[in-house]
Amino acid sequence: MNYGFIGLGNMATAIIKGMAASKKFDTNHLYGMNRSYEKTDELVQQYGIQGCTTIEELMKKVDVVVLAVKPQVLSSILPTVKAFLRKNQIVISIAAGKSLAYLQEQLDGHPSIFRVMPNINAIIGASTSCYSTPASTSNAHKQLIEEMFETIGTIVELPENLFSIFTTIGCASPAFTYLYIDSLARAAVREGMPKEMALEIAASSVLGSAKMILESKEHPMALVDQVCSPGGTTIQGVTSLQANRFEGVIHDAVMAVTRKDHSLQ
Ligand SMILES: NC(=O)C1=CN([C@@H]2O[C@H](COP(=O)(O)OP(=O)(O)OC[C@H]3O[C@@H](n4cnc5c(N)ncnc54)[C@H](O)[C@@H]3O)[C@@H](O)[C@H]2O)C=CC1
Ligand SMILES: O=C(O)[C@@H]1CCC=N1
Repeated sequence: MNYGFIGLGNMATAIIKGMAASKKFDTNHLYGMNRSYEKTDELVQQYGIQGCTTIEELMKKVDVVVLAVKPQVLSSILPTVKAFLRKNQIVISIAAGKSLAYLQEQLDGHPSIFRVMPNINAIIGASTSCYSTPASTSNAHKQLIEEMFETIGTIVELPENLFSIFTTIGCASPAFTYLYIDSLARAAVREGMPKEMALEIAASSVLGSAKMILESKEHPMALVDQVCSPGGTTIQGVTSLQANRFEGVIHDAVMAVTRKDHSLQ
């Protein structure tokens, strides 16, 4: 089975890295093409993938094609993808916002079109990904998607109506979390701690807190109460965050991302 990537930016590079590192995929069977050949050449040199210079060349060689260009670019490549699409080829789009219905319409109702939404933590094999398929999809196709994307982290199947909010809380949210960690560290710098040390402490504490939520099964607010000693220090910070609309600010950000995602359809 040959796998091809159109658009070799951050995400395709992360997926190729994960597939290349796993024992399940042979890089002789991974193909890539990018608008500028430099990026293709980097991946040829680094992972031993097969470089293509045109969509036509790639489409003729692969069984699975991953559309990994920006959503705004997708409509300009789909006519060429359609022109060379064979009946048994599998199309996977990772573009934000572009629905299965849109992709099916652009590709003349091609039967095997799927959406996957990974996140940037794929680069270190820690993506939280989801996928969505048309109702009639076979288990073999689902297994193929899961095997590909398990090489970069975890993946769950979701109904497509939850794709947009998944994109926000699963795939845009790493940017929020990086911002939060940097804010904690920057506050420590104000108190005299070196930035590098502060980042390591803040990131490690966020990692531990995330594990606590996943493993303890406690309600997050019960955990908040466990940190806040009566008359203690933490409650001062928690009430300060609440007075500054912490939850409201997060909701506003989530809604802003989700609105933009809807506008891409
Ligand atoms: N960056 C992220 O955290 C995530 C991105 N996505 C989705 O993944 C897709 C790719 O995103 P990134 O990798 O971040 O973008 P990127 O900008 O890093 O990569 C896109 C690549 O496509 C290439 N390209 C542009 N026009 C082309 C054309 N006509 N033919 C061939 N290649 C072309 C660009 O040169 C670039 O290398 C987007 O649709 C995005 O919505 C999904 C989940 C997370
Ligand atoms: O910002 C974006 O459009 C992409 C989609 C999810 C994460 N990054």
